[in-house]
Amino acid sequence: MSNNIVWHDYHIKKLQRAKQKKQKSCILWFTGLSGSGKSTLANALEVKLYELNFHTYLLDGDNVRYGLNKDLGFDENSRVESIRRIGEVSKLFIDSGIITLTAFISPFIKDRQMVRDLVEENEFIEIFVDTPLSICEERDPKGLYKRARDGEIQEFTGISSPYEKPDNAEIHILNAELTIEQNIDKIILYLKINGYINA
Ligand SMILES: Nc1ncnc2c1ncn2[C@@H]1O[C@H](COP(=O)(O)OS(=O)(=O)O)[C@@H](OP(=O)(O)O)[C@H]1O
Ligand SMILES: Nc1ncnc2c1ncn2[C@@H]1O[C@H](COP(=O)(O)OP(=O)(O)O)[C@@H](O)[C@H]1O
Repeated sequence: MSNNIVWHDYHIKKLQRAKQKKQKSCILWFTGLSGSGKSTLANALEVKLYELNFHTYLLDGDNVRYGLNKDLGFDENSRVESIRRIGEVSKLFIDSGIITLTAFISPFIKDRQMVRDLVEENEFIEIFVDTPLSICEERDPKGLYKRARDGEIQEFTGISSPYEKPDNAEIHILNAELTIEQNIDKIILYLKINGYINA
């Protein structure tokens, strides 16, 4: 890294930006298998927060791979680089005072920990969308599990590439057992109890 780079402090700080929006900025980091329900939950939560007048932005795996991450595949190095970029982008959103939602498989514990370490304590809220592989495979909305089983897609998470479950996620969602509405209520309650949004 170059030594000729000097950090400039901004006059307006993160806390001022967040206070103006009447919220505490954070990353709501959804992690789970393909088809576990990350995008559905993150979208439904963003709608709810929008209706409550909070300021949010959603970064979703598939969509980010159309732009920022269009040069990356699904080999281990690419997945690590993808999460590094998302972590840095999320940190910028936190600095802007926004409640950021991310929906990436993010299969590796050390990469999720890397993002946690990138931001301040209490700014990283890990949400484990815990849906058994058998149910994800049954849902298979994009037909990807079938293609992975048929050997058409290599290194598919859960089939031919690992998914490392979180040990201590702040929020544990049993998405095969509860409805989307019940799960959203659980996350909203967490945000209220912990002072991210007004009760
Ligand atoms: N090999 C392989 N493994 C897993 N997923 C694959 C693969 N190839 C394509 N897809 C599609 O890409 C979506 C996951 O992208 P992510 O950026 O979230 O994955 S990761 O965090 O880099 O593991 C994932 O979307 P979701 O189903 O929404 O999770 C898949 O639709
Ligand atoms: N709580 C739930 N109950 C029933 N079906 C769900 C639930 N959550 C998500 N789904 C369904 O599961 C499928 C996969 O959800 P999706 O959000 O695309 O997962 P991911 O983003 O993790 O790949 C979708 O068809 C969605 O409608």
